[in-house]
Amino acid sequence: MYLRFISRVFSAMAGPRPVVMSGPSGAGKSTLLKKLLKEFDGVFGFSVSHTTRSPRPGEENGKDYHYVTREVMQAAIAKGEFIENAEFSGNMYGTSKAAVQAVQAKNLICILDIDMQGVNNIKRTDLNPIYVSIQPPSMETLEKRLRDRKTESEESLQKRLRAAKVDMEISKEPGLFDVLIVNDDLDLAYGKLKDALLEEIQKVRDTNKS
Ligand SMILES: Nc1ncnc2c1ncn2[C@@H]1O[C@H](COP(=O)(O)OP(=O)(O)OP(=O)(O)O)[C@@H](O)[C@H]1O
Ligand SMILES: Nc1nc2c(ncn2[C@@H]2O[C@H](COP(=O)(O)O)[C@@H](O)[C@H]2O)c(=O)[nH]1
Repeated sequence: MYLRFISRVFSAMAGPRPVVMSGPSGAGKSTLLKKLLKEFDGVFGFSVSHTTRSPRPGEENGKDYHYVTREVMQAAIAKGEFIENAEFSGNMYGTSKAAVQAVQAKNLICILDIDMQGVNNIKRTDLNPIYVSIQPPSMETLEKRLRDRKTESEESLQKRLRAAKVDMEISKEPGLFDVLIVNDDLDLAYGKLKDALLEEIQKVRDTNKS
């Protein structure tokens, strides 16, 4: 009884486990996590990454990403300000310590949207997240979604498709992800994502009630 009480106190002090969402570009990570952030306001918080790519129409600096130059990003990495960073499709991406701390300071479940290199690097840290892989139903569907999104040049699209093939193979590795969701029907995929995170969602709600 006493041990269970102590363990609950320590787990509340450590805060909720972060969630890493990964998967090929175009699989639907942002679509799913935006639904989660909207439905569970005050439960999840997004870790705003840094990138050297240009903002897309509708994206906001400081909300979707921190848009920086390669020089600024390299200097910040050299100063040890990043938990992980990667080169993807010709641009740099990275999760700063400050981005994660900003979410955790509010006792929210921190969501990281990162590529496979990021997953491997986070595995070497003590962040202890729940690893979720979002996969497309097929390469054909993925290509159609990326083309229909109209955000990529042909060159960038081809780079992303090449990375997707590798990602789809690696993500089958047993134990790499805690949950693997095929995002075919959006509502079904979202339901599976919520089910996978229900325990953590409940913990945050319980902590915030008391
Ligand atoms: N289940 C789905 N059915 C049909 N279209 C979808 C589905 N999920 C997402 N999409 C669409 O596919 C496109 C890619 O989705 P999204 O931008 O969320 O992918 P992503 O994994 O976040 O990509 P990136 O890694 O490049 O940011 C978007 O235009 C989105 O509206
Ligand atoms: N390793 C990291 N990967 C990241 C980070 N932020 C985003 N990403 C991944 O990059 C690709 C492309 O994203 P896009 O917004 O240009 O389409 C995608 O797979 C993201 O998951 C990060 O901080 N670190």
